[in-house]
Amino acid sequence: MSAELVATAQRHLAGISLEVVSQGAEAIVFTTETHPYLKTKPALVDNKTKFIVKYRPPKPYRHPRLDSQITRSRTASEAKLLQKLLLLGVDAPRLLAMDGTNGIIWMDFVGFTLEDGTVSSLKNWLWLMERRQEAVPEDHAKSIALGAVAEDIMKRVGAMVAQLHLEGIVHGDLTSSNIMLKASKTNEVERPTLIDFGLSSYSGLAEDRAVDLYVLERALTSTHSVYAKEYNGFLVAGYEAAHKLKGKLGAKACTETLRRLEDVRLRGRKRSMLG
Ligand SMILES: Nc1ncnc2c1ncn2[C@@H]1O[C@H](COP(=O)(O)OP(=O)(O)OP(=O)(O)O)[C@@H](O)[C@H]1O
Repeated sequence: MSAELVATAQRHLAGISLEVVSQGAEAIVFTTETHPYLKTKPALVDNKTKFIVKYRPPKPYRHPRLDSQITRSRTASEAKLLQKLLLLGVDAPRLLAMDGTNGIIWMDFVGFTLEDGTVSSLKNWLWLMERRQEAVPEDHAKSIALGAVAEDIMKRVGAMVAQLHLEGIVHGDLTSSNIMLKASKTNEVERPTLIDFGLSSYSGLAEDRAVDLYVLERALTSTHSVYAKEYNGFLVAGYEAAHKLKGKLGAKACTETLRRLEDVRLRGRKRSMLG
């Protein structure tokens, strides 16, 4: 973690207490209890007010003028997309504020703390479910119940991705870490929510939609190898069901995407065989 980059972010956000959540290739993500402009504290997560600040630091290897243009444009495009998703009713964090010049976006914190202390990404939640499942091998009824919960969530994830695709948007980095689960008031998992739209774009191409699905499929295979086949099956089932609700056009788009997914998988297999 670069202390210097954190200090730069802190300079842009003077007087605001920031806690680092992650440092990725593109951005440093912080949580804060301070809302960018409201005096009241409305967004409660785990009984605490929490917001996300995503900061894209300058890249020293780029020409400063070009760098500032790229930062401004990526920040604005992610912010615009969050705003668009809100209007479309796709589950994603609500945009609160944006400072394009300094590469800063504020948004709602989504998710909650799971009982093992991890954040409720789909990845962490599935791991938790798997551990629970493995802890009750002889309890058939319990095992079936856990399986049903995972099936329901994976189908909802499929339906959520379908909703995004039906709006002509591809996520661009669909992994099980970029899907968070929100909790109901009783802390039961209620629904999945997408995050990280830094690589998202508008596309009407079946190829782009198929790559989105393939990236998620691969992420599930590498992080949940034992159950990945089932998860991926539920994912596609949810994806198909959501398309069918949109009539003939939806069904056609879905068939095209899934056909293309077969090609993308084949290309992926060939590539891994060739090393
Ligand atoms: N709105 C949010 N609510 C809760 N947690 C979030 C939110 N946005 C980001 N995070 C957390 O911060 C992490 C990194 O966020 P994000 O993926 O947007 O940044 P990134 O720099 O693009 O990361 P990477 O390069 O690893 O993909 C997420 O995995 C998640 O744990």
